[in-house]
Amino acid sequence: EILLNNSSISLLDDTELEEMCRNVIQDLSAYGLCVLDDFLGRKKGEAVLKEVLDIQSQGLLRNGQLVSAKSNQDQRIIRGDQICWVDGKEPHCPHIGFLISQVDAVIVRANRMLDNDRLGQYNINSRTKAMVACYPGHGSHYVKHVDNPNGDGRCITAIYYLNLDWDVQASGGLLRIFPEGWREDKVADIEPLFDRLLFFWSDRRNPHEVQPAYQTRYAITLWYFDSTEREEALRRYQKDSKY
Ligand SMILES: O=C(O)CCC(=O)Nc1cc2ccccc2cn1
Ligand SMILES: [Mn+2]
Repeated sequence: EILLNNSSISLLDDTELEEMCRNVIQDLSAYGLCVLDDFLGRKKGEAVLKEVLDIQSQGLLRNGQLVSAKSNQDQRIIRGDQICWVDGKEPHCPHIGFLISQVDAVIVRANRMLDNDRLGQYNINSRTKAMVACYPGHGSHYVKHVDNPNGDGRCITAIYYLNLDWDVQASGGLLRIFPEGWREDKVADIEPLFDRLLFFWSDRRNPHEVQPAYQTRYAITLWYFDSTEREEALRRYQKDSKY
């Protein structure tokens, strides 16, 4: 668990940052999710991607989702994501650290905005490390799930996508969110496009799945904690929490 630094420096000037945060808060309040495109710009986005590729080529990614080999092997669930956790301060990933600081800057600022405008009455002052994830293709997917179904403190999921020229028709890998409260036949289909940042409430309001991917699909995820819910969860689980 990492405390947010209230003086996270944003690339944006104050007016731009304020405008972006207003947009994030409005969309989260209205839809439970928000998509920001061209978040870092091409150059910086590519620098982050290069560091993720380096992490992968060094074999640092571990199989995230368990594969349950059913009785007969061909029934096995296709291996899901391969992951590793970084805090962004490591010497080999300064640009991932920069990405994290920019997402923190948005969350810190949004959290500080006028009360009636606050992030769904949350008070956010900490987050997890960043989870670097790769879906190796060959149909790897993530079954429908809720990130925080039982009040472990996580209130916002932030996912940064790194996939240049991704074509969902050819490569799949769509993130499909089934927002609670939307009409039964309505879903949010999010393409994992390069330099795209997605925020959504981490709780039961947003069940989601990653549809089978047929190319390697990269993403970096951060989870932000609501201080009250987090304290309560730590008390309940006596600090054996996994983050
Ligand atoms: O890559 C995407 O579009 C989202 C993938 C996704 O939901 N990943 C994910 C990964 C997780 C890993 C550990 C525990 C909970 C987790 C919940 N969600
Ligand atoms: Mn998830």
